[in-house]
Amino acid sequence: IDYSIQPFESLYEVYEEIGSGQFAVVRRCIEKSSRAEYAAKYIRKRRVATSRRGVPLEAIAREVHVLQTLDKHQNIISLHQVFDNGQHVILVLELVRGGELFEHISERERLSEEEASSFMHQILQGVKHMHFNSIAHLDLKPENVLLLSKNRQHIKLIDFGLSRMLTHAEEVRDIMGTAEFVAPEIVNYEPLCLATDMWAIGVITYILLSGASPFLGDTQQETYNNITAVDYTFDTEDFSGTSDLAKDFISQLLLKDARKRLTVEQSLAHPWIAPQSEEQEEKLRDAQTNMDN
Ligand SMILES: Cc1ccnnc1
Repeated sequence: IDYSIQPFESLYEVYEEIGSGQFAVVRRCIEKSSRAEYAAKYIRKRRVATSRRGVPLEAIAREVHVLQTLDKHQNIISLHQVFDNGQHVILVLELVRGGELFEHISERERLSEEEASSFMHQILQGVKHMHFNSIAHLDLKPENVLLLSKNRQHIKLIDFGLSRMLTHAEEVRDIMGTAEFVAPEIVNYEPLCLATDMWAIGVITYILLSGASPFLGDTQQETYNNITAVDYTFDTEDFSGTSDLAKDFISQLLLKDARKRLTVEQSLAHPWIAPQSEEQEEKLRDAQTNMDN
C-alpha cells in the first residue's frame, strides 16, 4: 500500500473515538467517495530515538507489512489505506462494531464450553493464517479479539503492533506483551517463536471457561514468577463443571517447553475444538467466501 499523498482529512470524515491504546487512538470514519465506514487508527510517531513517546517508524512499518501480508482472512482485520500526517501514521482499517471479546466475557462471567470452543476455533483459524506466513502475533489477549457484531460469534484479530515475521535470520527476544498472557520464554528473554502464541491461546481458553486468569498475581513480578514456574491449577470451583477434554486442551498449551506445546494445526484437530457443527462451519466458509469476492 502506498502512503497516500492527499491528506487523510480531505478524503475522510472523522467521528467518535472507538478504541485507544498506549500510543494509538482509533476513531470511526467515513470515506467521502464511497460513504463506506472504516476505523482510523492514529499511531503517534516517535520523533526522537531516545524518546519513550510514540512508536518508532520501523515498528509502524512492520505492523503495516504484517497487515498487508495477512490481507483478506475472515478472522483478521483488513487494512484499506495508510496516511502520514506528520505527527501520526493513520491506518484505515476495516470497522468492527461488536466490541471486545473481553467485554463479552465480563458481561457473562464465563462462557459455555460450546461458545468458548467456537471462539477459540476462530481465533485459531486467524492464528493459523499468521503462522502459515511465519508471523507471530505476540500480543494475543481477549482485548485484541473483536466481535464482528454484538450477538454474532464471528471474531476478528486486531492490533499487530507487536507481531513479528519470525525468520531464521534474526532472533526476537525483546517483545513484552501484557503480563498475564506472556509465555515463560518472554519473561526469560529467550528466543520467541510461533509457539509463544500457543501459550497465550491456552491462557485465553482458561479465562473464557472460568472467568479467572491462571497466572495473575498481586504484582507483575508475582505473575511472572507464576508463569516461569507454570504454577496454575484447575481445582478452583470455577472449573467444577468443565470437561476433561477442555482441561486437556489447555494443559497441552501451558507447557514451559515451547516445542512440546500443540501447534496451531494440532490445536485445530484437538477433539475439544474440532467437532464444530456443520452449519457453523458452513457459516464460517460463507464468511471467507464473502471476503474473497
Ligand atoms: C477498535 C477497532 C479497531 C479496528 N477496527 N474496528 C474497531
